[in-house]
Amino acid sequence: MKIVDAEFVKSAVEPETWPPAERPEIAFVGRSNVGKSSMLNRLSGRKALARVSNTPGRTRLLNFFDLTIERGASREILRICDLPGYGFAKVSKTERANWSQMIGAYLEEREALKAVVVIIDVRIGPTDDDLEMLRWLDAEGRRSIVVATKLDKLPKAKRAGRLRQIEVQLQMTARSLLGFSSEEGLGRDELLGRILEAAHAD
Ligand SMILES: Nc1nc2c(ncn2[C@@H]2O[C@H](COP(=O)(O)OP(=O)(O)OP(=O)(O)O)[C@@H](O)[C@H]2O)c(=O)[nH]1
Ligand SMILES: [Mg+2]
Repeated sequence: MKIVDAEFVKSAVEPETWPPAERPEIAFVGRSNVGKSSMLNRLSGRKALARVSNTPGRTRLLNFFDLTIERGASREILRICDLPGYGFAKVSKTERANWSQMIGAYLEEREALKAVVVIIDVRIGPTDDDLEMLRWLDAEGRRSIVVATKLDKLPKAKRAGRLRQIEVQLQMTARSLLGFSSEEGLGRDELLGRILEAAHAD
């Protein structure tokens, strides 16, 4: 299983400007700075793919990417939506409200959306915003894939225990929480597997 092509599709806000819902889509959400773009880059094997979304002015938008995945003799294209990060303290109330409206509309309405990858920092654990997002996704009937990233920042001996601790906080089973590191590439194949599984579920 490998990603043979990765490309930026477009940035958008208003539903009328979203790209057509023509293929299974997976969204990435999480706190600002948690490592969403880095995860997308690591997943795609393209160091600067998501840098597009880091240029000023684009960070408040929905950023769409297409990944071409090869499995044996077959190829398929998945669309990823990198959402702007939440919980950024310096953001004004108005900006926060705009964010909620944009993200809410996308997560509620997007027909092609198959799953939401909720990214948390393994050192910090789930924040109130993360918990609120997870509860909201559940209530909306959206499938979530929870990933704890920056695993490389913990000593190897502490990683498994810390992941289990977070699972308990999230009331999840062992299979549910994925450990990840964009720095070391840990968890990449598992995450890709989960994303593909979700893309084909109904
Ligand atoms: N050590 C380590 N650093 C990471 C990892 N993932 C991201 N970082 C660092 O964390 C910082 C933020 O990463 P981004 O990928 O830009 O985070 P983001 O969630 O896309 O941020 P916003 O777009 O602002 O919401 C950068 O300095 C990254 O190098 C990781 O797995 N390990
Ligand atoms: Mg980003």
